[in-house]
Amino acid sequence: MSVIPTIDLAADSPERQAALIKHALSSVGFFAVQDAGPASEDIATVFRDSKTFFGLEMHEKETYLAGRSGSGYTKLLSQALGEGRRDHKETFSYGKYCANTTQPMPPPFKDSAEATETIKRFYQACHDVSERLMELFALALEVSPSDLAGIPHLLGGTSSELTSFADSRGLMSVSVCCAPMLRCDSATVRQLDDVTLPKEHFRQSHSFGLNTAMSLIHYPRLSDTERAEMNMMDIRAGEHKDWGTMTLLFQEPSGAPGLQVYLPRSAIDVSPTSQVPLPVPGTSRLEAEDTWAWYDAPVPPPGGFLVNVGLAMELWSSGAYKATLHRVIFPDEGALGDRDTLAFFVQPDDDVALHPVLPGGIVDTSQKAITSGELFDSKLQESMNRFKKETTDTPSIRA
Ligand SMILES: O=C(O)CCC(=O)C(=O)O
Ligand SMILES: [Fe+2]
Repeated sequence: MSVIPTIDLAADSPERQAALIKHALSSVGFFAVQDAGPASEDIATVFRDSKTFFGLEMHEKETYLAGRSGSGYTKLLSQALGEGRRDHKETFSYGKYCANTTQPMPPPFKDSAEATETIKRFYQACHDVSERLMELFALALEVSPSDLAGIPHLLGGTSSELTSFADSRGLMSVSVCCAPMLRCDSATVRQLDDVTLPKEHFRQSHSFGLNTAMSLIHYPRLSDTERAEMNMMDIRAGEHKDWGTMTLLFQEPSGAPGLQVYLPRSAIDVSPTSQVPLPVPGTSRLEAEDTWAWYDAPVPPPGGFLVNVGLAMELWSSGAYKATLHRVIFPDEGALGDRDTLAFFVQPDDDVALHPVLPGGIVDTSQKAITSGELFDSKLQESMNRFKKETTDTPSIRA
């Protein structure tokens, strides 16, 4: 069993999806999605085309080098998502990519109408499913945390189990906060239009193709010499939290695994893959008595993908949704294969003030809130400062 639950957007009711999302995001900060988003064939084609791009001669890839914005090609070892080490990966980012983008497209995308159409379709499908998820994020915020206490046991359960769980906790008569979950299968509970937070609340702050960026990521296998010289500091992507609303992450089922999430034992109920002696500073969930450890993230079956929230959403949800630390490690000896991933970084428009939504769906506008653009710039500056400690090259970093 994985620490990361799966949500079936095709089969579960919206209310059950919201309840499961609430549980996932308030505990592990990640969930897997099945049967929604881009078509499996399009995902496979974009992976194939991504490999073709990374297989080009370096001088050709360098034609598309990324500038400060991060859009374009970033070479191996020129990013540092975590502290004190550089990432063994190369990326190509379509920053602000949309149908009207002026960003030069590299081969094979520029050479073939099929490749161009496929990546556009892929982008559009990611955007569409992210809009659907943002509506569920708004709906799910109104599910009261105290009413989720029994959900872990119900993650694989049926709607009737969920309803009897609600019955057993006397939830039929409780406040509007519980309405989305309670509506699962019962006609006797409150209507969803009782909820306070409009479902568009998060979605409407993301203009199509404006701040959201898509990255093709390639983690090459190590040569024998590199392997011999590998040390504890080597990593494919250093530990970090993403910065935006959410990230959709596509992994190849046949590729090398390696994604791990850092969690307290209290958030999950399976054994960790490795123990880490000290909690990582800067996380909001430090609990002295809790044991934190790295856990393997799953690679969903073809067509599936992972979703995790970033710091903007953590702030926006007043901490209800957790931005979880994660990293990509080299897999065990003997399995040092390539890893290719596709990441769709959903980012609110720059001028959006991230006023926290309080429990019950009330937006707290009583204080000045940081804007999405300010948060992004401060994280970018932080990474650039961190990177300068490692190298004098110009970094191009986003998470
Ligand atoms: O490629 C992966 O598996 C994870 C990448 C990631 O977390 C990121 O780029 O923010
Ligand atoms: Fe990440």
